[in-house]
This record gives sequence, C-alpha cells and structure tokens, in this order.
Amino acid sequence: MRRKIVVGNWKMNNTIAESVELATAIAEKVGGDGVTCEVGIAPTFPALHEVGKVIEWSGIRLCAQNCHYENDGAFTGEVSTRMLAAAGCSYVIVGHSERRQYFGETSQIVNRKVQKALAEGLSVIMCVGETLDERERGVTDEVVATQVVEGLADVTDLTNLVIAYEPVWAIGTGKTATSQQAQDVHAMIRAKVAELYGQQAADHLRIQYGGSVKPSNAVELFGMPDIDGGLIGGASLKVDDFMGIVEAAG
Ligand SMILES: O=C(CO)COP(=O)(O)O
Repeated sequence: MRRKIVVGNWKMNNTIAESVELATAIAEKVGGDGVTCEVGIAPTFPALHEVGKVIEWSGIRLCAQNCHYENDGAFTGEVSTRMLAAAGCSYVIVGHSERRQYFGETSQIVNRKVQKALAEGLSVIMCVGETLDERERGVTDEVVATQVVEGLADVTDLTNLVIAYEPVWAIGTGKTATSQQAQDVHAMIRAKVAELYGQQAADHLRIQYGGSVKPSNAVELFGMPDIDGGLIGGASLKVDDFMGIVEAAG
C-alpha cells in the first residue's frame, strides 16, 4: 500500500514573513490528528530555514524547489543539495517543467541533480510531463517515458524517489487532465519503471499528479489506482484550498 503524498509547490511566491504565516497556518491543521497522507511544502530558498522551524513539530516535510548538482563552487545564483539538507529539507523537486522551459534544463541536467540529491540523502520529486503540442501530436507516452528513462539514468535505488506527472498544458491554466487521462499516463510510467527496475520497485513507487489540482477535483484524481497524491501549485497558496486537497488524500 503506497502512502499518498501531497506537496505544495509555492513557486516564486511569498516573502519570508508571508511564508512563515502560511506555513504556520498549514502546520496547525496538518499537525493535529486525522491527516494520514504525507504532506510537504516547498517555499522559496530564502524562506526555507524559517519555514522549517515553524513546521518542525507538525510532521510536514520541508521541500526545496530546485538544486544544483555540485557541492559548492563558482556557480553564481545556485544552491547545492548539501546546503538544502543543512537547511532542514527532506525533499527537493527536480526537473519541474518551468525549469525545463524557462531555464533550459535538459533531462541530462535533471539526471545529475537527481543523482546528487539522492546521494546527499534527500528524497527527490522528479517532474515529467508533455506539452500541449506533444499531446496533440499523440506522442505523450513517448515523451514522458523518455523523460523517465533519461532522468533516472544510473539511478539504482528508487526508495527515496517520487515521480510527479505534470502535463505542461494543465499547469496554472485551470485545465486539469481528466482523471482517466492522468491515470493512463501514471500507469504507463509505472509499467516503464517495472521494465527498468522490476515489478516490486514499480509497485512501491509513488507517482503524484500535478496541474490545476483543486479541492473539487482532488478526490476523483486521487481515487485512481496509480495516482498517489498531488504536486500543487496555485491552490497550495491558500490554506483552505490546500487543506481540502490534503483531506482528499486522506
Ligand atoms: O506546477 C504545478 C505544481 O508543481 C501545478 O501548478 P498549478 O496547481 O498551479 O496548476
């Protein structure tokens, strides 16, 4: 039985003070009894440490939105996994489509980051997903499977890895993949992972869905057999919406 995981990706939103306020409110709700799924939040780099302090008691995982693949050195503007671990992070999101689209991140770079983060002892959420053009051309499975294979090159152990399937056309657009569309791709990813790592590893792997998840569609999405939770953008910035989604996951 896979434990569901819901992570709020705050993207480039909130100052330190705003982040602490939001995190405190979420911690108060998640920290009580009744939430059985794993919950994480991913604030911006400057807010990580302070947010980590206010959620520590609650069991919420501190997540980073990105990392570099070297320990330190002349890489202006970058943050290493070593620094993230020291700041209290337990997860790092790698290969988000916004990183691939706006910052030229290739699957090869994503792979280096995945390997580095896992070696550092961080858990990784590796994002994959097709563009609208790719979906319309009927190459979704091919594109996503390639991202999975290339992103996981030389990775031998998937224990601390989560895959997030985020169709690019559904991110921030209000257009959610139907639960069946999402399920189909999740099942394809799981089959690909079974081919590469064996059935047992595939059965244990958690695959989150991301892209306009809201309290109103979360129950149906999370009810699909291969959807193990969500990576939430816009709706994770509002306590009630985020909690509605967390509750949908259990
Ligand atoms: O990109 C996402 C999470 O990483 C999804 O964003 P939205 O929930 O705003 O569509």
